[in-house]
Amino acid sequence: MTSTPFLQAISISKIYPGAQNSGVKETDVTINRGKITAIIGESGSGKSTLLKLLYGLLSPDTGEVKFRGERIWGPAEKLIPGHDAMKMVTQQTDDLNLYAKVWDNIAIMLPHTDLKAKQEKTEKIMHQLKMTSMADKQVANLSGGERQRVAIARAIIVNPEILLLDEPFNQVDTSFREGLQQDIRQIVKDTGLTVIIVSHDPAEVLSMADELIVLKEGRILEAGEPKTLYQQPKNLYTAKLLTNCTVLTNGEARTIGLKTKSDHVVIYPEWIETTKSWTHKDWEVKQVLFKGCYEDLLLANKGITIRVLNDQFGKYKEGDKINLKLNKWLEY
Ligand SMILES: Nc1ncnc2c1ncn2[C@@H]1O[C@H](COP(=O)(O)OP(=O)(O)OP(=O)(O)O)[C@@H](O)[C@H]1O
Repeated sequence: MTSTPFLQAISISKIYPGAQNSGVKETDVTINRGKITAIIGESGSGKSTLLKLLYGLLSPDTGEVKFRGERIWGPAEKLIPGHDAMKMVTQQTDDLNLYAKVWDNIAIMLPHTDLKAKQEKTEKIMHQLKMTSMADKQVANLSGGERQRVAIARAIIVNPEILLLDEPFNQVDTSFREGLQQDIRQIVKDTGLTVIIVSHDPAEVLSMADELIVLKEGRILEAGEPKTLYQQPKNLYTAKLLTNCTVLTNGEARTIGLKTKSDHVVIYPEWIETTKSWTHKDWEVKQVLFKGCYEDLLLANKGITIRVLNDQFGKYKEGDKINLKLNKWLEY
């Protein structure tokens, strides 16, 4: 017996009028319950369109979206599109009441019938998202990132089964961002919430998601677990999305001694060993970029530049002649 998929899009497409290469081309998507699925792709690849189709905010030109086997109606068929079990948070936080306190903005999402439950639940969500100190602040006085956190709390407090997030952390600064990602992961673990997130940030999707969907020009190029997609991407496009790697043409790869028949060779910065001690010192250190817990070295040889991750601080300086060994590379 096959079980009904949790959320499923069947042959959905949406081409915006007058813009032939826009939107999403016929696509099937299955979203698993209690998992975080991240939709990634370059700008304009259709990420937001796909999210809106899954949510029911856009009506598909073809196909349908089903939640637990039940059709999600779009705006063409239903006054308030979507499904009650879903909540979406976007970069816009327009629906916040600027003149009310953070607490009230969150508590108002709950019914006014059981005040004790309302109080306890609001406290709990504010605690879970580490927002307790913001409770009495007026939303008008909050930063963009703080408002995004309020919007996320408002969405989660009503216990949706699916939370859809469209670049929800883009205004949250790095230190809070990681904390918020961990908090959401914890909520997913504790409650079985299903999250679908659109993000540009490779570090975010790799650490947060259980499943990645890679979109290119409105179509799914590949999908899978972050670790697999990172280590063995089937496409050059995916590798470039997930890491700041070096991409060499066949000619360039041959110039530095790689015997390959493929059009492209991809080298991740952590797959390269460097040393000053081997006899051939063909590579010149062009730049040393301090990145906090590591350095980025830009090395040049015969007009080819390679990016290398180095955790031996101060070992190399600009102008040094060194050698390198490639431990792994991918061919496309
Ligand atoms: N309302 C619209 N009318 C016409 N074209 C649109 C409309 N909305 C989006 N598009 C086009 O459809 C394509 C996909 O847009 P979408 O916003 O889904 O991409 P995205 O991957 O989310 O992009 P970004 O990362 O830049 O937000 C783009 O080429 C975009 O220009």
